Amino acid sequence: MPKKLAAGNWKMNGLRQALDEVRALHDACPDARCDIVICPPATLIGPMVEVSNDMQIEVGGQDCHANTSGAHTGDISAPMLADSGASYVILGHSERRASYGETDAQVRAKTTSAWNADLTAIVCIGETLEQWEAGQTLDVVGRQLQGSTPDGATSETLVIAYEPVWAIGTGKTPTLEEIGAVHGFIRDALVKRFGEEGQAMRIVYGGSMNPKNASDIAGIPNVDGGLVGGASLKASDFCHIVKALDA
Ligand SMILES: O=C[C@H](O)COP(=O)(O)O
Repeated sequence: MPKKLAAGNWKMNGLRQALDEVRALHDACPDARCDIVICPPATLIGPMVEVSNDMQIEVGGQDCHANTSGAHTGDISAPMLADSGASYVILGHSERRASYGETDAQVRAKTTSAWNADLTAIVCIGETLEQWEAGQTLDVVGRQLQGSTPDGATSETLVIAYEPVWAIGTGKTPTLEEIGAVHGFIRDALVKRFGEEGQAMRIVYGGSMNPKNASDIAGIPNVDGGLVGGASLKASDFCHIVKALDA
């Protein structure tokens, strides 16, 4: 079974003072067995790497450009993330797909760039409320999975995050059975495409995961961790989730 992953996505939250939460997380969960990664805003990546240097906490970006450098004002490349000390990058988050029109092909190109910089890509897929209500979840997830991931993925280089868009930041989640069905579907697709590596690849759930529901979600087959937004901002909440994943 893959080692579980607790990934925190701080989104556009956090000034320098928020680094205290990283120290607090380490103090609260000093012996965590799962992998922990926090993806802060780009401004905090370097400082967070320094703070977490002697902790079992890795740092990730929230996006990268597909190119390594060039005239792309406001963007950050994968080598820049790696140069700042990041080891992961979230790609294709639904907020970027919605706000910037990111396509599967663009996410796939970014993933290749991330791999070239030795970053592990956390590629996000998930259906909208309309698609969920229309019963299109597996079609959408299958299409995004195929389109957003390059060939040659390994369990070291790729993490899939299943995030139903309608569950993000809303306090709503699919039922445990529904999550299990989608994760099982993703596992089958990964094994079909990547063989043994697909079996070892981590599939994490994201969307209103919190200290109350974390244990139940962590116990679902093929749920290998969480991509946590709001509940990753407070060390005490995130530590609860880490402990649920460790149990
Ligand atoms: O990347 C994280 C997800 O968008 C989940 O966010 P949330 O935990 O605030 O619902």
